[in-house]
Amino acid sequence: MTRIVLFENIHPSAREVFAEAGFNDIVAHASALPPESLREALRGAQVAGIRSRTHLDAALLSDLSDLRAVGCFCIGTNQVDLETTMLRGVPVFNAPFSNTRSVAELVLAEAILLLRRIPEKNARVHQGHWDKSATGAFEARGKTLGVIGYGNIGSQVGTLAETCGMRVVFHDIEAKLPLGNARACTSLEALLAQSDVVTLHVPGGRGTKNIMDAATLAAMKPGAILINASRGTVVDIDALHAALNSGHLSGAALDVFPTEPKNVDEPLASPLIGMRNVILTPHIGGSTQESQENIGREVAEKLVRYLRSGTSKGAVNFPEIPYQEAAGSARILHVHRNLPGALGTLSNLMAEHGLNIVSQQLQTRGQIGYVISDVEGTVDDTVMSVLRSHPITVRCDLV
Ligand SMILES: NC(=O)C1=CN([C@@H]2O[C@H](COP(=O)(O)OP(=O)(O)OC[C@H]3O[C@@H](n4cnc5c(N)ncnc54)[C@H](O)[C@@H]3O)[C@@H](O)[C@H]2O)C=CC1
Ligand SMILES: O=C(O)C(=O)COP(=O)(O)O
Repeated sequence: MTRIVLFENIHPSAREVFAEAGFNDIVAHASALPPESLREALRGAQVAGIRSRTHLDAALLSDLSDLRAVGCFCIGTNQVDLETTMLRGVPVFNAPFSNTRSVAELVLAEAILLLRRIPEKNARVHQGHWDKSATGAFEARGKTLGVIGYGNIGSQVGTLAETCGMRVVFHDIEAKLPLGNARACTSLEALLAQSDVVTLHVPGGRGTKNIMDAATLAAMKPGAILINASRGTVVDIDALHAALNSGHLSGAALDVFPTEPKNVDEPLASPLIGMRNVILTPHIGGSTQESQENIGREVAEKLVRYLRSGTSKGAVNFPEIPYQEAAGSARILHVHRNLPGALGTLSNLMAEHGLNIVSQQLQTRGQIGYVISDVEGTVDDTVMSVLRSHPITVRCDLV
């Protein structure tokens, strides 16, 4: 039996895909779990399905010897120690663009709401004040949107913003094809100096920590707006608080935070709470019915294909081997240390145990190599334990 453990309310479409493929040993948790409960919940699991709040770090992974694959039912994979999973022979899959559009729509909406000071006006009307005024309210048309991180989401935001007549500039650490009339900026400073609205769409991690700090916030245009729906670590919240308090920035929208509450009853702790020109949302940029259903299906399908055929296409941390029809009587998935002669060693071991290799695919990435071998012959426990215990082997499975 293959045990699949899902966390964080993953859409039922995932369970449907698993069940259709004959995987019925599924345990689903509605939320993320604290470290000790998480370790307990994953004991004996072959597959872990998580979203952005479940952290799989090296210490936890070292206790999960049965784990064969991880599914991140989201875009970001910074919550998983990708190096450790790779070195343990565990591929990690995600859904790289199933919620892209959902985030982009929210960001554009927030840009327009903040340009019109709607959060503040909405609160005033609820409090009984009919404060009809055009002061500080602007059209999006003709304003400049600065996109930091022009990947799938950033470029989609730019495309949508152009339909409202915004001028789009972007900054990325890689050369990117500008879509529509968007223009690349030579530096982050050049982007900040000209943008009325700045929106962040970079991955989490060390390379993007505090991109927006006191200095870069000060480099933004007076009265500009900041939107962050990427990762909470990208913005220095105290510095943002100061920039809003001083009136240097006119508004902000944050969907992600350096520390996010673990559940519905835990309040967010942030100095931004109560600020009338700040929109705070509970990390729901990618949370729409459409995106969650698509993500559930997409990631579950990748996991099923891997469990069934060994194909690792789409894995973010692993040598990628595309799908190939099975050719022999059995298929062996072998992850090994990427050393000269490893393929020869593996093939010799198989031949010594009477296995005839019908087809073989090898791919390497960094320190590991991955071989899918279709063989004729009987692959019994003895052969498997020889393959598993050989010094070059990282992990070996029969599918
Ligand atoms: N709020 C939410 O619910 C959601 C948040 N996200 C976050 O959005 C992030 C972006 O998603 P995608 O656009 O799909 O990723 P992507 O990988 O397509 O794009 C990220 C872009 O950022 C660029 N980049 C990396 N470091 C940079 C730096 N220091 N400065 C400038 N550019 C840099 C990359 O070159 C790449 O073009 C995800 O990694 C995830 O953290 C994603 C989905 C939902
Ligand atoms: O897709 C992502 O990276 C997100 O941040 C969305 O995360 P979630 O699935 O809502 O926990």
